[in-house]
Order: sequence, then structure tokens, then C-alpha cells
Amino acid sequence: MAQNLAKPTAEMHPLRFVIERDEADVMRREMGLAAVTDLLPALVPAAQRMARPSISGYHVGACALGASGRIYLGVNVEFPGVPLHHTIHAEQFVVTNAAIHGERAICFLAVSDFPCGHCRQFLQEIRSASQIQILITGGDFSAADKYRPLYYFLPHPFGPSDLLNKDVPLLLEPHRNDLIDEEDEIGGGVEKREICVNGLGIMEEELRAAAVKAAMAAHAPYSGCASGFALAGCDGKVYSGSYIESAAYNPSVGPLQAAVVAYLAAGASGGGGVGEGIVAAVLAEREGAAVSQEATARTLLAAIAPKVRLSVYPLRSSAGTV
Ligand SMILES: O=c1ccn([C@H]2C[C@H](O)[C@@H](CO)O2)c(=O)[nH]1
Ligand SMILES: [Zn+2]
Repeated sequence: MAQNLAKPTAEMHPLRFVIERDEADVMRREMGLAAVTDLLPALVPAAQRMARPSISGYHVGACALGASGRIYLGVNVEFPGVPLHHTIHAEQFVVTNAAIHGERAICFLAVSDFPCGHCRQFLQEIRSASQIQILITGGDFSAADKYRPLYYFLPHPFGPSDLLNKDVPLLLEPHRNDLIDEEDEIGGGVEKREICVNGLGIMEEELRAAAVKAAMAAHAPYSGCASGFALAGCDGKVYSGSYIESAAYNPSVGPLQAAVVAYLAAGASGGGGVGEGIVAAVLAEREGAAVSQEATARTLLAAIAPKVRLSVYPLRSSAGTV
């Protein structure tokens, strides 16, 4: 299908995945737009151009406005060599991007295409999801005229309230999973081994701590398998992401996918493959839970960064549940 990704308004600005409130206001005024909600659809083509659809060639872009006033961009990311279910949808990317940056709510969302059923379901993990206002900028249906609430796109939803008590935190709400880091317990912190790559010294301990912190923040109320993933780039920086479960299970975003979102959102991968520049990887996950991310994470990591060895750190739940 032909996709028109060129739109002059979005061309004017550098491509970034997080736009601060003040910057968004400057952009809005420069573009002569009345409201920040008009800026979201204007940025969708810029988001589309940053997509990584190396299998389909189909660029999906999403722009979300957070309660903080920040704008988050999201794109679809495809992974050649592994099954299609590893794909990150643009809507999943934008929500994961917001979660990584500590956003507490998403109010408005502009997307280049209709969100698929799986994305409509994924959005249900956010409290009051049915009120999120969504505008579609492309497609045959002329929905670009106005925002409509998520319940218009997904009436009669199945969601967290079908499985969880009301007091369980939902996605974007603060999580503090009750986990004990076994390495810390046994040795008072792992031996500080240096992984020297490209002349850079990257502390495994720093990666492990980032992965554990991400696991503490994971949204895993259905399996209890909280997990987090940390990647090191050849710039010596650490990028981490938390596992996000869906009440319907299948639309969940794995911890490595979440870390890939952090990596791409920071512009760390350059223009090449998604895994370009990744030099080290760490998974921290609760052991003995009903599910495990390790095998899947190894498969995906081998596809995007074949030379990188994965370190896995087990975590224990102090309360017996997460
Ligand atoms: O809601 C949707 C539907 C599809 N895609 C992506 C997934 C895949 O990369 C490509 C073709 O399905 O479009 C999204 O990002 N969001
Ligand atoms: Zn989707």
C-alpha cells in the first residue's frame, strides 16, 4: 500500500521520541496551531519516518500527549529472523516510551492508522483507558476530523478489572514489586566485572542494577513474573525497560522489547539495524514464577545483536507474590 510520509509541517523539526512541554508549545505556535492536541496529528508523519518496518515496509507512527504535557512518539519495530509476534506496534511503543519516562497518564493519542485489536486491548492496561481520546490521521475512514474515546474503538472491553482487584496498580501508575535481588543478598553486590567493548569500560553491576530497578517497576500482575532488561550501547550508556503484561496476555510487551524502545527512543541505534551498537545485555526476572522471559529474550537478542552474551539475574519475591 502506498504511504505518503512526506508532510512539510513535520519536516521542520528534528526527529525525537520525547518532546518536553515547553518545546511542544514552541512547535505548536510555530506551526500556527491552536492547541497541543492539533500538534499530535501534525507530528505523526515524522513519527512514521522513524519506524523500523524491515519486513513489511509499512510505517506506523503514533504520538501521545501525557498528563505532564510531554509528547511521546511511537513507531512499529519489526525483527527479521524471528516470528512476527516479537513485533512492537507503534501504539505499544508510544505507551512503553511514556512508561519509561515516568509518565502517569495518557490523555490524547494520534495514530497514522486504526489501532489493531491487539493495540486497543493493550491500551486497556491504563486506568480509565476508555476515556483516552484517539485520532486517526490516515486510512480510508475520514477520522482525522476529531478525537474519539477508546470506547468508540473498543466497546465492551475485556480488561484488568476482569482479573484484578481495584487497588492493584495499572500501567503508568507507580509500581514497586516486592523483589529481593539474590546477588545483593549473597555477595553484597556482584563482583564489579568490566565488560570492555570498543575500548569502553561498562560495568556489569550498573547494567544489573538497571535491570533489577526495571523489574521492580514492571507491570506483571497476571503472571507475577516481574522482569526488567538493560542494554548497554557502544556509547557506554545504559538503556532499560520493564516488562508490561496485558490482561489478555498476548499483547504483552516483553522486557527486551521495552529496553529496545528505550534504546531507540534515545536515538542510540543510529540509522542501521535495531540492535546496532548494543554491546551488553542483562535480564533480571523473578524466578519460579508461572512464566519466564529468558528463552524468548535470548531468541530475540540473538536476532538483533548476535555477538552479545546475555546475563540473567534471578529475583525472589519476599512476599511470595508480586
Ligand atoms: O495497530 C497496529 C497495526 C499494525 N502495526 C504494525 C505492525 C507491523 O509492523 C506492521 C504491519 O502489520 O504494522 C502497528 O504498529 N499498529
Ligand atoms: Zn497494533
